[in-house]
Amino acid sequence: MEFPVIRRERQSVRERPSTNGTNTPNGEIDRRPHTQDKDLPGGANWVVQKFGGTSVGKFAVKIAEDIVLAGLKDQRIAVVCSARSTGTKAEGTTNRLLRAARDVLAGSRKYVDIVEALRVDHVQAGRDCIGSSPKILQHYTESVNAECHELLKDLGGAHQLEEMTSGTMDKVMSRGEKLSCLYMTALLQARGVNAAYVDMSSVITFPTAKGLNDDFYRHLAEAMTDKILSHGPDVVPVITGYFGKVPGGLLDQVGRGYTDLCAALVAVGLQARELQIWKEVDRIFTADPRKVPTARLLDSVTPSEAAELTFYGSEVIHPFTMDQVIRASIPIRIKNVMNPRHNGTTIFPDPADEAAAKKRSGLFRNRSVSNLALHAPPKRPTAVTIKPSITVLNVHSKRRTRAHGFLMSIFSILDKHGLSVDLISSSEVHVSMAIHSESALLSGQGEEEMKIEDAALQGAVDDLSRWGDVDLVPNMAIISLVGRQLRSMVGISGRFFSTLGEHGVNIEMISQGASEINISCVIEEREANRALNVVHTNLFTFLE
Ligand SMILES: Nc1ncnc2c1ncn2[C@@H]1O[C@H](COP(=O)(O)OP(=O)(O)O)[C@@H](O)[C@H]1O
Ligand SMILES: N[C@@H](CC(=O)OP(=O)(O)O)C(=O)O
Repeated sequence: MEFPVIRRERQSVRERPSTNGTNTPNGEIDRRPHTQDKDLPGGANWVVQKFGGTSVGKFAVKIAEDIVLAGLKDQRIAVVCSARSTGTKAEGTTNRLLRAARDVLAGSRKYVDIVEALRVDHVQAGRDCIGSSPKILQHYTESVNAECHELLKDLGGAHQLEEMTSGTMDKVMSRGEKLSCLYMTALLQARGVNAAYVDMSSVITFPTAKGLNDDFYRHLAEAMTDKILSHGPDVVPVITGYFGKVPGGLLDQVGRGYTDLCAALVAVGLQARELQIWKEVDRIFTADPRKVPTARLLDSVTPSEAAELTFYGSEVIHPFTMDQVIRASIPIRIKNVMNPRHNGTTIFPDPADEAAAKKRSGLFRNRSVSNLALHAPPKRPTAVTIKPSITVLNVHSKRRTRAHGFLMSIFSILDKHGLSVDLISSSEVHVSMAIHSESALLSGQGEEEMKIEDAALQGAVDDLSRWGDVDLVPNMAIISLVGRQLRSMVGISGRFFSTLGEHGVNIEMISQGASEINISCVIEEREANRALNVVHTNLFTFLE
């Protein structure tokens, strides 16, 4: 991939040494000495490495030895960690903490067992990997015990008050990243690295009245940088990906995967050479490699493709991350902890997209000229993805023509109950909306026995019933075709839908055209994996 020259006063991305100082973006080994730029924070050439929860949970020693320690030869490294997951993310520390908080709300004391299990798990992980350094291990174990003690106190307090504010929820969640970073710090120290634990949970001390706007992010990046640099010139900071008292709550305002955003802000603040997001998979694929054995690796994707993929079920990177880093011209690289020497997938804007954006001067767009002419001949979609756990909510208006304000009322009702819509499709008197939820919204099997379990959904259904007949279709999934070239692939929608139809996959609703780079539809969840493979086989391979 050709990278544009990104900053006059600094090296172009192409010229910069890459991951661990071993490979350049072109693949050749780069052993040039690295210049120290005195104007950069810390006077050094920083790379920010963010490690996902499953990576820290399963490959901590590899991260410490083969990635951080090995990489320190050529560059300064700032490590950002998410909470550990030793199996899947669904069973990981963050999910267990959120379950503990929900148990408190339900009046149960199961949270005590959850905290104890987390404590034992982290202490044992330390014994397994830090055992040869008794002093470091002892300090680590004491810190884990202290964190878990505080966690129990917070949960116990909420249990007594029978209240769980978004602030307490965030605080509970923050323990996951704290435990993970204490572990990673100890692991690095035991291998001779001058690592320092950097807790970002109280980094927000500046006024935040205006919410999560550019000013807020700028202040936050500066505050994070100050905190990191206060640990001294030669340390390897190990930074909690949790970053504190965001107005409105981190979970509500930023959502899961917030550690990517933390890493992005650290990269912006330190003016890093590169932001690396390390995962358990070999880069980004054309489809989830766990579900589609023939999925192929992608060398690069654009920020919008990465955002669409993440939103629609393929966890690539938190969508808020890109804006910050791309604006600062810092390249993002998705890398695999099991294959550190590989270049990974880069996330960088497509120069053709940028040129097209520049050409569009105003409100109007003539698609056939601006897009078709500017783009290379049609090629292939970039990836296909599935978002499970979808319920479709249908509202059929009682009136024969759409009353003024029909859609507005529907959206205000959803807003009142805190429900957000992933896909929408509407006709004159009918609206279908796809709603995603990690926890079950409905229970029961047959149409007769089913009932709503979620208070927000129940409230919304009651209010919406005033506008018309409401029905719910559970156990659905969204399948999305994503790609920057979709807009110039004449007939691609037809092929997508007919491929599904020819293989007997029933389509419940369709959304096309809202985003130029995404075509989505809702199908039954039990068909999701088959549909994914069918679409991948028919729309990706025959286009070779
Ligand atoms: N198109 C895709 N490319 C790569 N991974 C994908 C894709 N779609 C879904 N995935 C899944 O996303 C997950 C991301 O990697 P993982 O290391 O588990 O995340 P984290 O870093 O958050 O712990 C993997 O489980 C992988 O199977
Ligand atoms: N631990 C948090 C934040 C995060 O970023 O996770 P991960 O990097 O493992 O996707 C979560 O589970 O959402």
